[in-house]
Amino acid sequence: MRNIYLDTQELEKALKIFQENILKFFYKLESETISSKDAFGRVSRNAIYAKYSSPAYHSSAMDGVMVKSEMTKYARENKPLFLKNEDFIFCNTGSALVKGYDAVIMIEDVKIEKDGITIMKAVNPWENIRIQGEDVVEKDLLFTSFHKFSSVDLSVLIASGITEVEVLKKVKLAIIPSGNEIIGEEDELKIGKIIESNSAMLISMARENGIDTLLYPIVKDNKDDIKTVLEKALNECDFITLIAGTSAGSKDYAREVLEEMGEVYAHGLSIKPGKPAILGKIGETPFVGLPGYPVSAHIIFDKIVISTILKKMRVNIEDKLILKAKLTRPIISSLKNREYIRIKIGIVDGKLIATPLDRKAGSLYSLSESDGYVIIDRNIEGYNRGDVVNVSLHRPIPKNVLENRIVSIGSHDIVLDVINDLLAIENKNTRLSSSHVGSLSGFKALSEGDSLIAPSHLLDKNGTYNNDAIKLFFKNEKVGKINVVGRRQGIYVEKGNPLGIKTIEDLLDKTMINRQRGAGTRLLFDYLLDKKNIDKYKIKGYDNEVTTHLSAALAVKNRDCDFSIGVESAAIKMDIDFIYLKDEEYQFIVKEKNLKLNSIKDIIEILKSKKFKDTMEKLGGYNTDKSGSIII
Ligand SMILES: Nc1nc2c(c(=O)[nH]1)N[C@H]1C(S)=C(S)[C@@H](COP(=O)(O)OP(=O)(O)OC[C@H]3O[C@@H](n4cnc5c(N)ncnc54)[C@H](O)[C@@H]3O)O[C@H]1N2
Ligand code: MOO
Repeated sequence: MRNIYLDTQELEKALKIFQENILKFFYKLESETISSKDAFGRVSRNAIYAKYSSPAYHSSAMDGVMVKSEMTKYARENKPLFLKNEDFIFCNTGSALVKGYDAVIMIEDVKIEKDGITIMKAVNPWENIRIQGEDVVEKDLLFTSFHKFSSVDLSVLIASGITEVEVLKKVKLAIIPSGNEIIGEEDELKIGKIIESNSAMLISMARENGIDTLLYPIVKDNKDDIKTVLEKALNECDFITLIAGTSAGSKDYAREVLEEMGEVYAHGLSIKPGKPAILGKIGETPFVGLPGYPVSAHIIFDKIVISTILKKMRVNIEDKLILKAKLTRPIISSLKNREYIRIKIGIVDGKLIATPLDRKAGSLYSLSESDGYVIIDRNIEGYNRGDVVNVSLHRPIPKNVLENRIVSIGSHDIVLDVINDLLAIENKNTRLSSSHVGSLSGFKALSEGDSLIAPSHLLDKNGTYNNDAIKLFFKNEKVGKINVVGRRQGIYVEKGNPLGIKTIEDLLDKTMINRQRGAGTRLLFDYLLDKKNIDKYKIKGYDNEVTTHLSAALAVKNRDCDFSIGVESAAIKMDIDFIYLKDEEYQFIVKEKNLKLNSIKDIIEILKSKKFKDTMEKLGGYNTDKSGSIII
């Protein structure tokens, strides 16, 4: 039977109903006693009081001599005072103060003589002494009940004589992956199969929050099998999550099984990704059905599973840091759901900018690349380009990471990955953060202050590169060009070229996949077609687009089309054939004032290095003679 969706509910409302129905889970507070050394991240059950004072006795705070301060009171710069051997005691930092002595003179302020020492100034009582209990006094309250121990706290415990602590037992969380198509990472990947990858992410998210997990084997889409594993998990765990099978497919059984074994409190939340989540309980054990798509699973796990478990552990859920940044692209959102849009942050000309990434719930890599989310609430239609939005960060971004991140918007080439890898190998902080929109849109972004560099390869009327576009986009501002590589552009065809394509004319009755509008490769192709008076719209698939050379080459390899266009290196990488059309220059366009930035200098250094030239040569199809030279 297919699930018919319940009306979706707001996340906060559903979470509230869920939590009100699992009070037994919240109130069951089991504890255990562990060594203080192992208490990092654990939560105290009761208040903890110091057993010893720290320091436990008066002690010297410096290396020097212990004295009776009274005896030193007449010492002056111009009237040094001599102390006999029996009037002082040499001591080290931490030495216990000997009865009768009340101050320490630092060794560098003492002149050692034959039968004693000379001092040049008086010391006050208790000077350079750490007084007993200065840090902690015996019986002081060190930590309240339900305190989460930090690394420093462990030293406080141990220094105060507390060798063992009573802490809350960790919650044991069951993670059950499900789905007939799901295979283990060791299994062979065939069409129709998906590698089980969600649990690795969920287990470490749990671990980061002090939650223990038990991972169960992948269960098939079969009610009896699901019930069997749930029974097992009920005996072994405190909280159960089942991955996938939450939506409306004919094999989505999570809801049905939960209805038969326990209670459903919510099915369907008004958020995206994460909509089909299921909240309920079996017996007294909370149950959450996580949608199978990785980004959806991530959001529901974070917002519902972890937040509920932390509430039981009495740990405050830290609010995410918010950065205000300017949107580089518009975002349109449906009024039905609250949307979580992944964002990459950058700095251009001192301003924070937010670039929206792929929105699909299955795009796991874009989640890993993102710095945070822009949350678009229900009843907001979205935001315009240039709007300042709140980006809720997954984790704080170090300032130097942000400052050394070069926002690059423009044409794509494998060389961008090579540069990034070499920057990492050379231990530079600089990194390229690239969006691939094609050369023309790259120019637009650079001119509007959305990026620091624009990788581009636009052929000029007179055969040079990028100068016409510079004139068009930068009337009042000086820009420079950094030569990156020379490339060979051509036609991608299946290995062995079974259709016997040799020239542009041969393409007329073939099907293609094109590069996106504004991509230099596409403009070059248009130019070559024009020169031969070929009507581009006669080529089947001319309007089907991909955004990178590698995706174009992959489309040919997978036989999604007869041919595509792009640079030779991608054809070599994908092991398909390549028919040469034209050489071209791939350059980084940079505003002249930014050429002096350290991050840009790092890039130029990499481009000029032997390692870079060697790497590009190995890839094939590139010319690095001019790499790293600047044209202004
Ligand atoms: N007719 C409708 N179809 C769908 C709806 C809907 O409202 N009506 N909702 C969509 C939304 S939104 C989501 S999110 C997904 C959630 O689906 P399920 O929870 O039922 O999960 P599956 O369909 O089984 O899987 C989705 C996707 O994720 C992959 N997957 C599953 N488990 C794992 C894992 N452990 N590791 C990696 N990848 C996993 C799975 O193979 C699928 O590709 O439903 C939409 N459909
Ligand atoms: O709600 Mo689903 O999680 O958008 O893809």
